[in-house]
Amino acid sequence: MTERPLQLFNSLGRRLEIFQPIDPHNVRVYSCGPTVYHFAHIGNLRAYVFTDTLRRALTLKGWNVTHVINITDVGHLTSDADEGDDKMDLAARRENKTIWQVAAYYTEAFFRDLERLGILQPSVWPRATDHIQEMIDFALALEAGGYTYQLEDGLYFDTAKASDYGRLGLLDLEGQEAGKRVAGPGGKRNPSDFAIWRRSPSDQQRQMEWHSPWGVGAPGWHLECSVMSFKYLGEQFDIHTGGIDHRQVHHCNEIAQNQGYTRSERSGANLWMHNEFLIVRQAKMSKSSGDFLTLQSLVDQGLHPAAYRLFLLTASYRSELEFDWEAIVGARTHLRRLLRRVGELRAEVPEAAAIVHLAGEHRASRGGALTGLIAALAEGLSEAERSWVDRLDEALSNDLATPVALTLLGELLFDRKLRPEAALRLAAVYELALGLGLLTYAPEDLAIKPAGRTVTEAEIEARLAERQEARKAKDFARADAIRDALLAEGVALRDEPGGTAWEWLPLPA
Ligand SMILES: Nc1ncnc2c1ncn2[C@@H]1O[C@H](COP(=O)(O)OP(=O)(O)OP(=O)(O)O)[C@@H](O)[C@H]1O
Ligand SMILES: [Zn+2]
Repeated sequence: MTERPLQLFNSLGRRLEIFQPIDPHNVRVYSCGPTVYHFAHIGNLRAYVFTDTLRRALTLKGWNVTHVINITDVGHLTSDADEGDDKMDLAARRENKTIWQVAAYYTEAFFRDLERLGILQPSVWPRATDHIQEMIDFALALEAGGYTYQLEDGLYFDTAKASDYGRLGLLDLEGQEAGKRVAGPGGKRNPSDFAIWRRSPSDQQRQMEWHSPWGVGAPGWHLECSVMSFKYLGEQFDIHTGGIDHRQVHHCNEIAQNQGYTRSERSGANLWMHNEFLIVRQAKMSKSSGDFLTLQSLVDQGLHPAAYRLFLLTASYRSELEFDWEAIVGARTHLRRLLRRVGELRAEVPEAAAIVHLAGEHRASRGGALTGLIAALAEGLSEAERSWVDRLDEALSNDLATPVALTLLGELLFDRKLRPEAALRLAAVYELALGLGLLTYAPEDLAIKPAGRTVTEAEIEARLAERQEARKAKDFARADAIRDALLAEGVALRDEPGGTAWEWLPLPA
């Protein structure tokens, strides 16, 4: 959009840095993907709204982006630190299916969630199980470099061999740092050592296992991300993303492997970026705990995915965000207001159809720079009108400040001094950054009837008419009683100038 530098927060060093891609024309981004043993919860989805925002910002700033999100269908144990069972194995037992069926089912469900959230397709979706041979080759290279040792149950990475192990996580590796070796569980040389290959127990056959120089077994989880990121993006790429939990273990381990493989100090990615957690009642939302909300459970409560996306964008990706039904209903009201205004503009502006059509072209760009599209959308805007594009750029360039971008969008849409055509063109540019569906949805699309409600719309309308009668007759007690009864059934009334509007409210158990 402009020459303004893009500042991003690098977890490696914990500071804002001016982003400069290795290849000036193409930014390479790897995002740790979902472990497909269950539906993604809305906390997991925060991680992908964040990577989508990053990718949109990069393309708006004029770069092409190659974005890789992997699918973890093997190797992720119930504890990130290599203990417990494979999450996929457990799920197959829970659901009485094969691991392959579980993986296929939840991968599809994940794709559907991303689509509903307006998250753009990455360039590649590699699956861990399609890269077993490459993982074995990578592990052989680590072994040849002297970074590994074998135990009864598999091949381990010796973290004492990586010169700065744990720097990303600011880990305090007492004992190891002092040069003393502290044995880890199961005979590990150091507590932070991790499995590269887990040998199957001799008396068990696993559903997913492969032959390797270290016996029949399965790769460790950390190995897959090193292998797939290098394969698709090269041995030094630009940005690696994941949730904040990955900063302590998974990404430290990836870095150690990358350094071992390349026999260098390079971590593999120039920037390591992490989104903070979505929390519920002060705890991280967690799939493993079994008690979590999915995108579908929000829809079942009548909340549109775009309202959830807007809720996420009201916070910086680096702030912890507390899930709250009221806040999401608030986000829906916010989005409805924006959609109404965009609807008015579309009705007013003769060129609206052409502008909307043009804005839709970004979908075909597959990660290509959006410079040309922004120029086309901003065609005919005065300098003052264009300044709104510059303000968006300023917000995004400041470590993806989506809350600021949202505020600006609200201001410009309701700025009565702006020509309607200019406002619509600018809304289309903001949509490229925010992905809220501003030009796709109508306000009515946000009115989703929650699952399991028996009251019909006709009944609600009848009760509204009754309430209207009561008010005319100055029977306010009766009018209030009707309103309260509706509220108890999850129907909220809003008295507006043209009459009374109503909306579904969530009624979570
Ligand atoms: N509560 C959360 N808020 C934001 N991001 C999260 C949250 N929980 C997990 N993530 C991120 O979601 C992404 C996908 O994670 P993954 O599918 O591996 O989940 P998981 O670790 O198996 O699930 P969980 O930790 O919930 O049991 C990762 O980048 C992870 O860091
Ligand atoms: Zn990963």
